[in-house]
Amino acid sequence: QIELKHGSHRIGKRTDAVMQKWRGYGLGQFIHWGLYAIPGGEWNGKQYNGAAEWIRSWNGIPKSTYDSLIYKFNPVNFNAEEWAVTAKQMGARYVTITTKHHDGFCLWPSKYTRYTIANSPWKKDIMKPLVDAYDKQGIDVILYFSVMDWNHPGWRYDIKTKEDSIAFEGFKQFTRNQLLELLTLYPTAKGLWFDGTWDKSWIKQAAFADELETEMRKFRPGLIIGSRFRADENGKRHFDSNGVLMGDYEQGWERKIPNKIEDVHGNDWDCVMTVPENQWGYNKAWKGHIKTRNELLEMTAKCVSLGGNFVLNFGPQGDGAIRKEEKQLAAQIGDWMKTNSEAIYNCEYAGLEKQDWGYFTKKTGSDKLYMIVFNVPVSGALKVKLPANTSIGKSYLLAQPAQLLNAEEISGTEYFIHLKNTAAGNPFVVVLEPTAKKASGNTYDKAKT
Ligand SMILES: Cc1ccc([C@@H]2N[C@@H](C)[C@@H](O)[C@H]2O)cc1
Repeated sequence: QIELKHGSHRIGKRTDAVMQKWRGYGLGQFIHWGLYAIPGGEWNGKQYNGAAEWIRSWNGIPKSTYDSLIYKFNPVNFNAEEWAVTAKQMGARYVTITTKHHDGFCLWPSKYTRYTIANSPWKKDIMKPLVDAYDKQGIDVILYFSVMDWNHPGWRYDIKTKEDSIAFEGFKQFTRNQLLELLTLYPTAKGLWFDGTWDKSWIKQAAFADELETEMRKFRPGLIIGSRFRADENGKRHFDSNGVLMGDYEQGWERKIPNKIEDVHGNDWDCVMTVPENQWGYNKAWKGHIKTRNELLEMTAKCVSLGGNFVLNFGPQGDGAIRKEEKQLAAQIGDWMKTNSEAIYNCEYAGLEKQDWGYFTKKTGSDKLYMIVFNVPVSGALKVKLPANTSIGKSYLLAQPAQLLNAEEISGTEYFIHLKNTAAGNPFVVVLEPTAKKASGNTYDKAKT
């Protein structure tokens, strides 16, 4: 154990109601929207090869030209209600929205900089209608905030000179002011999702960031902050110098999903995922692999089966409309969730051996098990291994609970669930209601070798 002043301040998961609700969300939506949605990954007919929200870093556009996009931001088709209803139909239970991305453009009328929506043709606050619309749909709001701010004169990638440190002191106060401003203006927000915290300049602010995190938690009791906000005094991020998780959940699963329960180290976590390979902001020309509904459902099931949540990103267009591909995906996912969300919401890691047909989840606070099936075996029989003292009370398709399935006991702990119909065109859910197992007294279970 290394003596730490600015390491993690908690061992183990939070047990309060706000975090317990977060733990059970299952499915969320990410929204990346800002000036970068106007060029949409293209400038003067040339494509930017990186992620569209990073187009300012491309030498294909002068920085000042990008920065003057503020004078073009007038999303006449923006409709907060429509976005929130789309998310509701998808079955999202929380949403993370970019208040300010790396370019420093604020979607709220911050008083600490001129580079905000208030000085765009649109003029009006974007965040308030969004927070209200999602709250109305019963979808909890998390505010994304990039510490790295390319627009602010005090931003530095590292602190090398006296001038740097004076400039960065001003930047730190600006950051604190904006965060307290966001918490004041949008009091129903349940958390802050930090990004842009990997540069040396911020990593060197262990004490400041630790004090700021404490101040924000006091300002908004129950506030949820992930592991990406701050580093400990040794520069350790996400996990402190003793390997203990910083913040309330692991925030490293960006565009990647853990493979086994050991990978999540007993922590809360969520995976944030793009529909194309790597585009968060709107990109006119989606290139490469675009994930399908079934892939995204499998990612959702896999995340929940390993105790996490899956957060799918939407990148609305510069005019404020959500692109048709994302609307279609939201509807397709929502259609499946209508029948099957019981296996996703308020579920957790079931503790059973992974099988090839798909993923187990377990209803939190109950013994009910769900088998989310993506790969029907040619035998039509789904293998299940249960703990020794458990057997299968009954099993049935979630979509047809009256039709019991035959659960054949193979040995003391193994069963085959025999499907009646193996021509499944869609992922489906089998429910297992386990019961305590009477001692079988069968002494020949284990072969003598
Ligand atoms: C290398 C890299 C830096 C920043 C990111 C940002 N994090 C995502 C959540 C998006 O905001 C992306 O711009 C992604 C990759």
